[in-house]
Amino acid sequence: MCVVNTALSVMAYDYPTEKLSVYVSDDGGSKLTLFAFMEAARFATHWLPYCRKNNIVERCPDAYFKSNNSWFPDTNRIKMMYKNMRVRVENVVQEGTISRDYMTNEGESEAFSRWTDEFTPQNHPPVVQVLLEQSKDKDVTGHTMPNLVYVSRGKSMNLPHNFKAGALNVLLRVSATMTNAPVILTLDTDMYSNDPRTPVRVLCYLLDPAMDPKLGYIQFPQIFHGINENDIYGGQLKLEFQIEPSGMDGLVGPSYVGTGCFFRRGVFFGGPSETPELNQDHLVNESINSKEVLAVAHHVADCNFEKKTKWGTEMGLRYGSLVEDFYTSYLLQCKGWKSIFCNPKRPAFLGNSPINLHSILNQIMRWCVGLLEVAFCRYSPITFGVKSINPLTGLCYAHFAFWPIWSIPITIYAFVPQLALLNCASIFPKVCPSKHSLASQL
Ligand SMILES: O=c1ccn([C@@H]2O[C@H](COP(=O)(O)OP(=O)(O)O[C@H]3O[C@H](CO)[C@@H](O)[C@H](O)[C@H]3O)[C@@H](O)[C@H]2O)c(=O)[nH]1
Ligand SMILES: [Mn+2]
Repeated sequence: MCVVNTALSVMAYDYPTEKLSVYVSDDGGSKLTLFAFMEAARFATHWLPYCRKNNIVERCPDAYFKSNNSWFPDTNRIKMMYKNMRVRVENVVQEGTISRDYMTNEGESEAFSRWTDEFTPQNHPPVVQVLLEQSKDKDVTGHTMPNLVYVSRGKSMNLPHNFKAGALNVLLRVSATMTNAPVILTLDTDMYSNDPRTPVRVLCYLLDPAMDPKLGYIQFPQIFHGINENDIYGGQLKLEFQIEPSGMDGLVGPSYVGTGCFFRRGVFFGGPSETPELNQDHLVNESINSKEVLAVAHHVADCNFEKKTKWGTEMGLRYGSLVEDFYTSYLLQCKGWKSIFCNPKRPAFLGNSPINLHSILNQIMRWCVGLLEVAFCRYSPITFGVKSINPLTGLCYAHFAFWPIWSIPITIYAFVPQLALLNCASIFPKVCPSKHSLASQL
């Protein structure tokens, strides 16, 4: 349900719906996720007009119903619908399969028929399913709905899937073939939009004629909710996600942190592409549910598509590091792209952070491996970055990339004093009067 809330919160953006498309990546390749989104698409036809009519600010349904918000005549009805949707999704997840009673039309059962016996999360053909289409689907008041597209990229055991970077690159390509909007927001499943006016705020930067044309992306901070009361594991990560990006904003801009970031599409698509549908000026005139458009979308979502292309090296999110966000933005800035850190009073996005020791250690370990991959690659910030961006930004990136090395002195410091105490040895030099006076003189 978390991912459904993420999608609903951005579908309900205070922005013309005919210009909004939401692409959901299901890297687990589960038909249960597709089912949840079919339910979400139906619920959205009630939720969007409700938010618009009552000027709701909290547009993530779960957060809205949890907070004691103002009451409107149709609040109870919508709340009931949300609960029903939740129960249906939870039932299906518990049963692990979707029985016929849950399918409302032929189109739906046809979509699920793609999950054949050979279909496994690690090995399956791509699935692109249009759940809502602007030109056809209307909400209950007759207003256009935004596009909602489910994407599960093709996977093969014999080919590298490149983790999140690979998943995002498929979304970049599928969206290019279907709608090709010039501005893209990437949002993780564990976050949701907390402010419906965010796209307008972003456009103020992107459309400002005085703005540097090399402005590539606008990053919002990751702000977490639901952290343990005393935040014993420092899960807010204020330094990494709020303070340090503000500092980098004074140079050429902050790094990308994987979520809550609006990009110019051009940043990811280098020069002209061999696939005409992936060019920046490609205009989609047909229905996104037409056979031709879907065929191209499936083609670019296939696991073989990237072979012998520049995806992951010069196009899209860059491969080679587990922190694809950090690595990609670093290389983009080396190419001259600039960024902006936008930290409004009301957080634009809210998210979850790990709250138990096991998942925190797992996350930190992944980050450390990813950062060291950048620190010791041929484009290391300390050698390549300081020359390519500017010395200060290069040092900022180096500061992050070499951050895992701190674990060595910290571990030593955690043990040496105790060992010294047990062995009655002194770890600090004895104070020698002559040196002491010298030091005080200095
Ligand atoms: O093979 C993968 C792995 C992850 N994801 C998605 O990546 C997102 C982030 O994953 P999560 O498990 O939440 O990782 P975190 O440790 O919380 O991620 C932080 O660190 C990552 C690496 O730097 C960034 O990409 C994230 O945005 C940032 O929140 C989720 O939406 C996942 O669905 C994939 O699609 N495919
Ligand atoms: Mn996360």
